[in-house]
Amino acid sequence: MSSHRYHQHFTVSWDQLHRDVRELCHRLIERDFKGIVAITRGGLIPAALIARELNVRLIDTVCIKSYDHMDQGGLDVMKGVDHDGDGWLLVDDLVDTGKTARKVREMLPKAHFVTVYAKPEGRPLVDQYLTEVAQDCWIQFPWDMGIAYVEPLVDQVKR
Ligand SMILES: O=P(O)(O)OC[C@H]1O[C@H](OP(=O)(O)OP(=O)(O)O)[C@H](O)[C@@H]1O
Ligand code: HPA
Ligand SMILES: [Mg+2]
Repeated sequence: MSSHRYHQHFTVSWDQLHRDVRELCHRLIERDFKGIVAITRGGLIPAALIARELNVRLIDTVCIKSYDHMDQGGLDVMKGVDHDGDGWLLVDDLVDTGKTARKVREMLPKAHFVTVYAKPEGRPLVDQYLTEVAQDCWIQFPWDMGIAYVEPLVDQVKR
């Protein structure tokens, strides 16, 4: 699968991400978790923010890689966990095709799986998510961006 499948961009600022994660936490507050398993690397920042809101101190990782920028390759699991996820909150930044989620679900079938963003193909694999995003939309996360100079419009258009 490649970058050809993406025709739109959805840019998420740090501020937006923080507000979205806090909103997701409102929907998790009634539950008690033994700990959080973050799916690296994208799940690490949401997991840290959720841990702060829900006062969770025990945090583990499943280390897995699927994409090189927009190009999806084979799944490479570098680290798992030694339990089935019972009582644990499993966190990733997003679910896209669901390939990563399917693999991690096999590893932790009893975990409560949440993502901040979800695309239609992957959505059925998670228990909860905050915002749905179109399948052909690439979510641009704040950790992949920087602040850059933008030329005045007259120079862009008239030069
Ligand atoms: O539903 P899928 O099509 O499997 O895509 C979703 C996964 O892809 C991204 O991770 P990536 O493999 O790019 O690694 P990263 O988290 O280290 O950026 C993202 O963080 C999800 O984990
Ligand atoms: O839309 C996306 N944005 C960032 N990383 C991703 N990994 C899979 N899909 C995406
Ligand atoms: Mg990831």
